[in-house]
Amino acid sequence: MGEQMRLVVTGVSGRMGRMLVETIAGSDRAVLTGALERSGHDWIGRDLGAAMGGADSGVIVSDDLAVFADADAVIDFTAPAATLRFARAAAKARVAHVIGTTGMTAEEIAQLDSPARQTVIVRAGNMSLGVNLLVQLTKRVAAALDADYDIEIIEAHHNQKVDAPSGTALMLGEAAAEGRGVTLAEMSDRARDGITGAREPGRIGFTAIRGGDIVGEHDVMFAAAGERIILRHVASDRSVFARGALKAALWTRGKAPGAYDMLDVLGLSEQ
Ligand SMILES: NC(=O)C1=CN([C@@H]2O[C@H](COP(=O)(O)OP(=O)(O)OC[C@H]3O[C@@H](n4cnc5c(N)ncnc54)[C@H](OP(=O)(O)O)[C@@H]3O)[C@@H](O)[C@H]2O)C=CC1
Ligand SMILES: O=C(O)C1=N[C@H](C(=O)O)C[C@H](O)C1
Repeated sequence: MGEQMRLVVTGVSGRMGRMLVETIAGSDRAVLTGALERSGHDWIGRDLGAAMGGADSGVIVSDDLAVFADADAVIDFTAPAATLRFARAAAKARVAHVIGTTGMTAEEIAQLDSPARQTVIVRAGNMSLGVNLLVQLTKRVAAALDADYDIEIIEAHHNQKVDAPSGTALMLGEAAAEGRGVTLAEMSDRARDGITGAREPGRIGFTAIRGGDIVGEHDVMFAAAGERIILRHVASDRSVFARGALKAALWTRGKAPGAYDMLDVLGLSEQ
């Protein structure tokens, strides 16, 4: 076994933050060396293990990005503004940055170009193996079918999710658009209300359901006269995202600076 990868987790008290801490604790290939939370959070200054309701872990929760200096990679599932700040700091410290945060605008994503020239950035709206396979399947099916097949993407998430459509739905929409040889920005249909008129041919529609504790469900529907094809992914446990993020962090070792995604990590880019 090689040297353990030294990892920092941001937003450590969040749903994904906690899941990442547990996933890293279960790995013999990585060790948690830093845990970040927002300034003023009541976990700051406390031992992470105790704050999570267990035994002391030796890692103190901090709001100081100086912890990056002692790490190999940062795993970040927080919010767009925070992620941009972490990206600048990770680039300065030359540590890899694994980004799961969704809801970033095109302008915010473009702000990652400069940090990606200095360090490795892996960003994906969904880190699970299943969804990344679904992305490739969606591209293939969209390429095989003509525009008589209306493409609709339906996603469902828990009632605390703040962004819509989900990052995954947008990944699937991009894949469908690519397969069909169009651009999502021109063809997406994201809001229907009132007298909308008949569906415009060629559009890629999005529907977002929010309720209860749904972890994450995505359907890509290809609907034509007389038949429908539905590709579906259901995440029933957040550990699938955390395992993917850890895989991505381990993968960054020795890679040249640049912007990568989970298809690169999983070796699915050329399929
Ligand atoms: N790519 C993927 O595979 C997945 C992506 N996600 C995405 O990850 C993100 C987080 O999801 P989830 O864990 O459910 O959300 P939570 O709200 O549970 O957690 C977010 C964490 O980030 C912290 N945070 C927010 N803003 C800042 C800031 N400015 N500085 C420091 N910390 C900050 C929050 O702190 P506070 O509570 O104080 O605001 C909180 O601890 C979302 O964008 C979600 O869509 C989620 C699952 C999978
Ligand atoms: O916020 C979530 O929970 C999730 N967010 C990601 C997204 O926006 O697609 C991934 C997953 O579906 C869970």
